[in-house]
Amino acid sequence: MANPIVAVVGRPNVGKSTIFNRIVGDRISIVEDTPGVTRDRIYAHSEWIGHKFSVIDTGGIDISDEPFVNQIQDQAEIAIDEADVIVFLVSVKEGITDADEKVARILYKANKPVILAVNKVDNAELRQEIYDFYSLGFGDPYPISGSHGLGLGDLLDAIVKEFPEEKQEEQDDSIRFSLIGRPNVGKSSLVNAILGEDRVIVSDIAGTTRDAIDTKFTTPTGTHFTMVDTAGMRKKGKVYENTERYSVMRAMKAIDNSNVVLVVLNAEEGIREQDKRIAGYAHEAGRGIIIVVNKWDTLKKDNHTLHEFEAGIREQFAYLSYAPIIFVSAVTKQRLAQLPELIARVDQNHRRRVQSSTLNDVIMDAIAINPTPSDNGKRLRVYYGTQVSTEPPTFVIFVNDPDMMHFSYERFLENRIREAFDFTGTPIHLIERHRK
Ligand SMILES: Nc1nc2c(ncn2[C@@H]2O[C@H](COP(=O)(O)OP(=O)(O)OP(=O)(O)O)[C@@H](O)[C@H]2O)c(=O)[nH]1
Ligand SMILES: Nc1nc2c(ncn2[C@@H]2O[C@H](COP(=O)(O)OP(=O)(O)OP(=O)(O)O)[C@@H](O)[C@H]2O)c(=O)[nH]1
Repeated sequence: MANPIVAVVGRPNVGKSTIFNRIVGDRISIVEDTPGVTRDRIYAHSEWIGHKFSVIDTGGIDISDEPFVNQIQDQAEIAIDEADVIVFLVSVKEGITDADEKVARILYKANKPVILAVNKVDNAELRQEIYDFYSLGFGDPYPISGSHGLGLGDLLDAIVKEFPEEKQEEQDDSIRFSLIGRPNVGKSSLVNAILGEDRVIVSDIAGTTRDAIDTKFTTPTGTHFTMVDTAGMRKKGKVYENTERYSVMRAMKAIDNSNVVLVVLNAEEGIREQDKRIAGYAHEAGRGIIIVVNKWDTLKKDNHTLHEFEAGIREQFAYLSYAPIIFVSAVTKQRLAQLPELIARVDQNHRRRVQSSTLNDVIMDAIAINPTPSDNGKRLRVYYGTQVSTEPPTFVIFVNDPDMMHFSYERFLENRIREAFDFTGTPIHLIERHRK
C-alpha cells in the first residue's frame, strides 16, 4: 500500500527544489477548490516506468530559528528517518564544500541507499569534473542539470533500482486509519486512550511496513483496525518535530497509508491556518475523513458551545462538509468509545458501491424536481450515471455537453446522491462524459 519515499538532501542552493520539481513534473495535481493548501510543495507523488513513489524536498522543511549547520543536520536526519532512498545532491559549480562533507558524514550512518547526484552539469565540458565527487564515498556520481533537464532519466533509473522489494502486505481485513494534526493537539494522547479503552485488544505492536509502526487492535464488536504511523510519535524530542513543514509532511505520509483519516483539532486553541492546510491534504487525497475535536474537557460549556464550535468548523472547512465531527477528550475519555464505530462506518461508505439502476432512479428523480440548466436554448441532457470506482466513490455521468454541467447543478446532484445513500465521511467524485 505504501509507496516508497525518495528524499532529496543537500546544502542550500545546490538545486534541491529545482530537482524536486523536475522529478515531480506536471504529475502533481493541485485541486483548486481547497483553500489553505500551500502551493509550495515539499512532498508530492511521482511515477517512473511504472513505479509509483513519493518525493520529499527536505530543503523545504525550514527550521527557521536554527543555525545553518543544525538545519543541514536536521534535514539529513529527516531524510534518513523518512525515506527509502536518499538522493544526495551536490553542485559541480562549487565542487565539494565543507557543508557537503558535513552532509556526507551524516549520510554515512544512514542504513538506507544513498545516490549521489551532481547538479548544474549543464554541458559536456562540466561532465569531466564530476570525478572529483567520487571522494565523497557514495559510488558513481550521476551528472544532472536541473535547469536543462539533463541526466534525470539515468538518475531515476538508479533510484527505482534501490526501491525495497514490494512487501507482501499481510492480507487482513482491518481498517487502516491515522490521526493527523498539528503538534500538541493530542494525537499521542488519543492513540493511547483508544488503545487503553476497556475490552480493546491490542494484538501486536510490530514494525510492518518499512519504518512505520502499525498498531493492530480489535474492538469488543470484533472489528479489526490498524492504526497507521505511530512511529512519528515515538520519535518525539527531535528539534524539527515541531516545525510546521515537518508535521505537514508526516501528515501526508500517514494519509497515503490510510483508508480513513482523523483530522484532530484542539478545542482549547480553536482552528488555526495549519489545521486547514493539513485537512486540505486529506481532502485532496480522497480518503475518508472524520474531524475529531480533542480536549473538549478544557472548555467551559453551555448549551450553545457545541453548536457554535461545529458552525465554526463548517464555515472554515466548507470543503469537508461530508466529514462527521466528534467532540472528544483523551483525558476524560468522553465519547472515545464511539470512535471505532464511526471509523468503521466511514470506511464502509468510502468503499460503498451502488447499483446502477438505483443510482439512475436517484438521478432521474433529481432531474424531475430540479430541471437541468439550459443555455441559449440548449438544455443539458443527462442520460445515465454509473459508479466506476470506490475509495472514494466515483461516478461517471453521461451527458450531451459536459461544459453545461455547472458547479451548482453538480453540487445539487451530489447532494441528492448523498441523501439516497450513506456517504457520510467520504468525498464522492462526479465526472461528466460526453455521449451522443
Ligand atoms: N546552472 C544551473 N543552475 C541551477 C541548476 N539547478 C538549479 N540551479 C540554480 O541554483 C539555484 C538554487 O536552486 P534551488 O533549487 O533553489 O536550490 P535549493 O537547494 O532548493 O536551495 P535551498 O532552498 O536554499 O535549500 C537557483 O538559482 C537555480 O536556478 C542547474 O542545473 N544548472
Ligand atoms: N485537557 C486535555 N489535555 C489533553 C488532551 N489530550 C491531550 N492533552 C494534553 O495536550 C498535550 C499534547 O498532547 P500530545 O498527545 O502529546 O499531542 P500530539 O498531538 O501527539 O503532539 P505532537 O506529538 O507534538 O504532534 C499533552 O500535555 C497532553 O496531556 C485532552 O483531551 N484534554
